[in-house]
Amino acid sequence: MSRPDSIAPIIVRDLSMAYGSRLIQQGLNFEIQRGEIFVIMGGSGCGKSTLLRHLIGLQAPAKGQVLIQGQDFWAGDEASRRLLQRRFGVLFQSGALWSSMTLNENVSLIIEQHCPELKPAEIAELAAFKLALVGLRGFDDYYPSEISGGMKKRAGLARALAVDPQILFIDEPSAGLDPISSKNLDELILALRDSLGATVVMVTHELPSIFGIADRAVFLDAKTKTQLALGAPRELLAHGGPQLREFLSRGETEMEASKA
Ligand SMILES: Nc1ncnc2c1ncn2[C@@H]1O[C@H](COP(=O)(O)OP(=O)(O)OP(=O)(O)O)[C@@H](O)[C@H]1O
Repeated sequence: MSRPDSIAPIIVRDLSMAYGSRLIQQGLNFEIQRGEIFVIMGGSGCGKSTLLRHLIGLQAPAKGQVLIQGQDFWAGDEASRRLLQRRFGVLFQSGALWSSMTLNENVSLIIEQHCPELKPAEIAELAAFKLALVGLRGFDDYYPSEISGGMKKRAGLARALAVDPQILFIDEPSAGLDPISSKNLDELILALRDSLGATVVMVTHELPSIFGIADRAVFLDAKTKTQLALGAPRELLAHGGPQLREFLSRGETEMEASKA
């Protein structure tokens, strides 16, 4: 038997996704390796968010499997699914912060749920540490309404990191951010991956993020309803088919992407 740490943290095997009788994608096959930054990309409506929902066990496959560290979400009961979900952190597009709580309380709430044995002072200290990790040292007592969009994303990231996840899922990190905040967030995600050794799975269509920090990416196509390519973004740009090249060389980032 292979050792647990030799198994890819995420394996997608012959996955079909559907809403009722409406097929969204089929025949998806890929593995995400430990410590890699993996991007799910593709045009609007191709099924990126739907795939993310499958990877975090919120939606059951119409066919095929999603294995997290070798375990199938849907082979067990609700309780075993929840245990699996504890191994990862999720940053949704909205950041999902509670507006009536300070940043420290927002992070503390998650730590408290996962580690009920800790004392309140220990929880608050740990929450302050997580905020410092994302560059928000000293902002513990601020409310979400008092900070910028970029800082909200960072606080959301601190929440996702609250439970020392082995895998971090991030949905459209750049949504609603200006290019500089977006670049800073990308750099933070890269630094966190390097320091924590976590595996990062990101949904994004932002070329600077894709070329700046992704090790590999999967490209979903809405028309054929399947993955058209899998690989390092630069390789895909150089050797992918016309749809892929068109997607990866949009707008003003075209020059930047191919030259960097
Ligand atoms: N709950 C739902 N019920 C039925 N159809 C849905 C549901 N959610 C999404 N869809 C449809 O599934 C398809 C894929 O949606 P999804 O949100 O996964 O795409 P996406 O690639 O993330 O899109 P975008 O880039 O625009 O966010 C779309 O056609 C969408 O209309």
